[in-house]
Amino acid sequence: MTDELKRGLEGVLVAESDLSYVDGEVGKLVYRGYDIEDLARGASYEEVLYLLWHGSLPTAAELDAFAADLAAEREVDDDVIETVRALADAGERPMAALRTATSMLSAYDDEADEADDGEATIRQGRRITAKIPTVLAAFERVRQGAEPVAPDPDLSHAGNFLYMLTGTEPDAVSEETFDMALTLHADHGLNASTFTAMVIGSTMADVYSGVTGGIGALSGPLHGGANQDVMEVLHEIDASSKDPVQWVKDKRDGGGRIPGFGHRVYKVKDPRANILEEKLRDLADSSGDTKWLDYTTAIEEYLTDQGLVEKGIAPNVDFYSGSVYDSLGIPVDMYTPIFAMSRAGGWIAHVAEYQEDNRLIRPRARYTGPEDAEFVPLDER
Ligand SMILES: CC(=O)SCCNC(=O)CCNC(=O)[C@H](O)C(C)(C)COP(=O)(O)OP(=O)(O)OC[C@H]1O[C@@H](n2cnc3c(N)ncnc32)[C@H](O)[C@@H]1OP(=O)(O)O
Ligand SMILES: O=C([O-])CC(=O)C(=O)O
Repeated sequence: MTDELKRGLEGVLVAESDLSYVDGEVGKLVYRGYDIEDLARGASYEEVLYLLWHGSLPTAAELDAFAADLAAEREVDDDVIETVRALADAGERPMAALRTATSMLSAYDDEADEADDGEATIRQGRRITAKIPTVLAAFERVRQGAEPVAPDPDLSHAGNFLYMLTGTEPDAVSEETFDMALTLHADHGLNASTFTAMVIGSTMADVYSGVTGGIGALSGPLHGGANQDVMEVLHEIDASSKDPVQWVKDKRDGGGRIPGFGHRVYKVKDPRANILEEKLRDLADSSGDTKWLDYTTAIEEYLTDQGLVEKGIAPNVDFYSGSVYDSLGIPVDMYTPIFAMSRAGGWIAHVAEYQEDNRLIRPRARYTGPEDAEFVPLDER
């Protein structure tokens, strides 16, 4: 047993996985050997889910059957929708509403307390993955004073979500853009939320518990919550009419961190940030609205000049994603829930993979508290 302390578990190997690999030195991400760039440009989110959950890219026939099975699970019980309605009316944050609703979904899955192997986890995971967009879209519709829109099984996972959110079928560019974002966020090794789901899964708890825990972990500003923070910064800059570079200077002078920069594994720019930046550039070119692109690139250029990027604090996936979602008309506080909607696929894949050769995850802390404290009864203290 080693007594070496690894703060934040940095670099600690806890499992073997075939699912995804991150090379933080060169900025490379693969899912089961396939480069993220190829998948983002060439595969749908459904193909990526199949790849993660079943081990290989599907044939056309396999994909049709898989997508149909997934789409068939989109409906959510009325009780859950009513809870979502109550949470929206009470002004709950969307990420917290999603966490509550995901936990509640288990009550309507007869298999939920029987999961004791990877296959059961994937079966339940398929239902969770199919239902999360329905929950999220219903929440947003209620918040807007509109009625939830029922899912359309004939639309893709990405297209159906945008349809349920707006009540209108998305155009091809919006659907393709959103689908690409889902693919980019689907998996990323043992990040904090995936590890959370795995720890829960390692107790052989059901996968609803794991996904609920994953949502909680993802919500924090050091993790998935950063995509919302980046967009809030861009709005703050815009509202103050401040030069974006001045905003960053002030923030750094005050000792603050720049959201969307830095990563535990990447020491260079995140490959997903490159892909999203290029997508944002395309969208800005076609709309003529370059504001967010101008702000983000100005910030990145300034921090590069300041040597931050050279020190390994470079743009991560959250830096450009919000600007892309903005072009789709998605509200800022839905960005992290959308991340969860995609990452759920990865959480489920990792839980299922780990459970195939499960061992309870249980690290330890170095005890630094007092020793031999003399107990004094309550009435004598
Ligand atoms: C999907 C994702 O989860 S991607 C990450 C999303 N999170 C963010 O964008 C939030 C901003 N980024 C951060 O807070 C961090 O970079 C993290 C949490 C992502 C990674 O952190 P860690 O690997 O634990 O690095 P740590 O917190 O130890 O920071 C190392 C050094 O870099 C600095 N640093 C890290 N990120 C930033 C940043 N965004 N802005 C300015 N400085 C930073 C720290 O201040 C620290 O400097 P010091 O050594 O002089 O004290
Ligand atoms: O890997 C990490 O630490 C953070 C993460 O989830 C990602 O970058 O997608």
